[in-house]
Order: sequence, then C-alpha cells, then structure tokens
Amino acid sequence: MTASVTVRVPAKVNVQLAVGGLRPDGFHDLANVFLAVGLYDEITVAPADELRVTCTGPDAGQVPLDRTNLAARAALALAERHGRDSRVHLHIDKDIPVAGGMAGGSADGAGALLACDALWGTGASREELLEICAELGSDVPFSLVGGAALGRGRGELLTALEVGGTFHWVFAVADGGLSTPAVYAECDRLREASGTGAGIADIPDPEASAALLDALRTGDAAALAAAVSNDLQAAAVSLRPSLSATLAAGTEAGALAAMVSGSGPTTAFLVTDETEATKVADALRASGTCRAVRVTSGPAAGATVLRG
Ligand SMILES: C[C@@](CO)(OP(=O)(O)O)[C@H](O)COP(=O)(O)OP(=O)(O)OC[C@H]1O[C@@H](n2ccc(N)nc2=O)[C@H](O)[C@@H]1O
Ligand SMILES: Nc1ncnc2c1ncn2[C@@H]1O[C@H](COP(=O)(O)OP(=O)(O)O)[C@@H](O)[C@H]1O
Repeated sequence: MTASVTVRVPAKVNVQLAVGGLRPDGFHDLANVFLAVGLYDEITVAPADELRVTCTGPDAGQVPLDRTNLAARAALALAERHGRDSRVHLHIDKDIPVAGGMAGGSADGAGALLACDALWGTGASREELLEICAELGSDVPFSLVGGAALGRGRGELLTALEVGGTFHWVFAVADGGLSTPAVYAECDRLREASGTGAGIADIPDPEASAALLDALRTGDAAALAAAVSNDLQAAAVSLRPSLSATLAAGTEAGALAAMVSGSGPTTAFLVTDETEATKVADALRASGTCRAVRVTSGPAAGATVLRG
C-alpha cells in the first residue's frame, strides 16, 4: 500500500473578473478568466489514527487546522462518497499567500482531493472530481485543472483556454488578508451607492472580453495588459486604500499592467520579461508598500501528483 502521496497545486491570478448582479443564492455570476501561475502549495496525505491537518510555510499561522480547512473538507467529501476511511494526516506546505486573492485554500482543496484519490485508489473520474471541487468552492475546479480557463456561473463552470506564450508576473503580497465575501459585499455596496443597483436585474450579464482571449491565445503581453480588468478592484481598494500606493509603485516602475489579484489584497503586475520582472520587483520592495514580493510566470499546470 502507498505510504503517502504528495500533490503540487498552483496559485491563480484573474486576468479578467467580470462580476454580474447579486443572485438570490448570495453568489454573483461571473466571467472569470483564470490564469494559473507558478507559486505552489504542496499537499501530502498519509494514513493516520485520526483526521489531522498540519501546515508549514511563512503564512502557516493563519491557516485553520480544523475541519473547516478546505483540504480536510475535500478528504471528507471523497471518503463519504466512496465509503473510505477518512482518518488521514494532511500536511500542507504552503507557499501561496493566505487570504490573498490567489486561491490558496482552493489549491489545498483540489490537491487534497487528488492526493486522497491516489492514496485510496478511488479511481474517481475527472467529472466526479470536478463536481466535488465545485461543492467545496467556486475557485476549486480551476485549481484542479490549471492552465487558463474561463469560469462561468459562480466561476465553477470551466472552459479551457488556449495560451500562446508565457506571461511574466510580479506579485506584491500585502500585510494581512481580505475576506472574499466582504469584498463581494463591498462591490455590491459601491454599486448601490452609485445608483446602478446591485441585483441581477440591474447589472448586465458578465462577458469575457474578446480582445483579452485573443491576447492570451497569441501570447501578446502588451495586448493582454490593455485588456485586463477586475470588477472587484474598486471594492478591494475601498476596503484597503493602501493598495493604491502599491499599484502606483508597480506602474511607475514600468509594469505593463497593475491590478488587484481577484478579491485581493495581493496586487499583480504584468511585465514583458524576466529582466523587467526583476526591475519591478526591486522597485516594489523599495517602495515599502507591501510585505513581500514574488516573481513568477504563467500558465502553470494544474494539480499534479509529485510522489506516491
Ligand atoms: C474572488 C474569487 C475570484 O476568482 O477568488 P479570490 O480572489 O477570493 O481567491 C472567487 O470568485 C472566489 O471564489 P471562492 O473563494 O472559491 O469563493 P466561495 O467559497 O465559492 O464563496 C465565498 C463567498 O464569496 C462570495 N462569492 C463567491 C463567488 C461568486 N461567484 N460570487 C460570490 O458572491 C459569496 O459571498 C460566497 O459566500
Ligand atoms: N487550506 C487552506 N489554506 C488557506 N486558507 C484556508 C484553507 N482552508 C480554509 N481556509 C480559509 O479560507 C480563507 C481564504 O483563504 P485563501 O483561499 O488563501 O484566500 P483567497 O480566497 O483570497 O484566495 C482563509 O482566511 C481561511 O480562513
């Protein structure tokens, strides 16, 4: 029997996040263009006397270790469906910023699901794994598949997208996180305050930008920079006004585009190449407007079994 399985799962940035009106179920319809990037969590699962979660990494102290952890929820969901023993030790080696708008919790949910499937020899189909992912959270299916994808519905209905090159990114990690529901609620509040209303009757259906999809397909960073957008950015900046200074620092340093990553507060800077990435990263560090700076690229592969 396999003693343990380790799975690696990437973070994401949303190159477009178009947010529709508030639905009766409390979610928003999205046109969510995900790009997986090369920052990873590693999830290792092994049989144990009880279901247990541990976590290491710079942000480990902020990660819940009880059954609310998405990795634990994933293991329990798969065990229940397939009649397996959920007593496993899940270890998360966390490199993705916590509560940063980079889908770290979702990555751990998708990773634990794939790892438990391999450990238990469940043989669940891709469709079943994606269905469990969608039950765990709107972003979890994308963490499983990686690459680039358009997420419709609340973000869980995925269509894979072609990407014609490598995009280089710098991420500025903020001090502390932002709650995703709080950022969506602030988006609704800002819409109400501006007089448009925030319901599904008030806001047009979100649509993916044709220019953005073209830029991804052709691998054209300048065209992608011209097309990126995030409807949650104003809400994130409203809740964390200091993000404006971080965005300005990256823009002044020559980034092609500066944006909030998803619900934030991590900010994302698209750059032409690795040399520019180093330059923008140095300027962001010197600006004193963020806690840490990470340089990486995308697209990155989705959840992958490394060992076991
Ligand atoms: C904003 C995004 C962009 O990719 O991610 P982050 O940037 O936070 O990582 C996602 O929409 C977050 O997805 P995820 O973190 O999986 O959210 P869920 O657990 O499904 O939902 C948490 C809460 O966010 C709000 N929510 C989420 C998705 C959605 N389409 N509409 C919403 O209004 C709801 O208040 C919901 O109760
Ligand atoms: N495995 C996990 N890693 C990180 N956060 C988790 C995990 N499981 C549950 N959470 C909870 O999810 C919240 C959002 O975390 P995360 O997914 O990192 O951010 P975001 O939704 O901004 O991408 C955290 O504040 C934490 O309470």
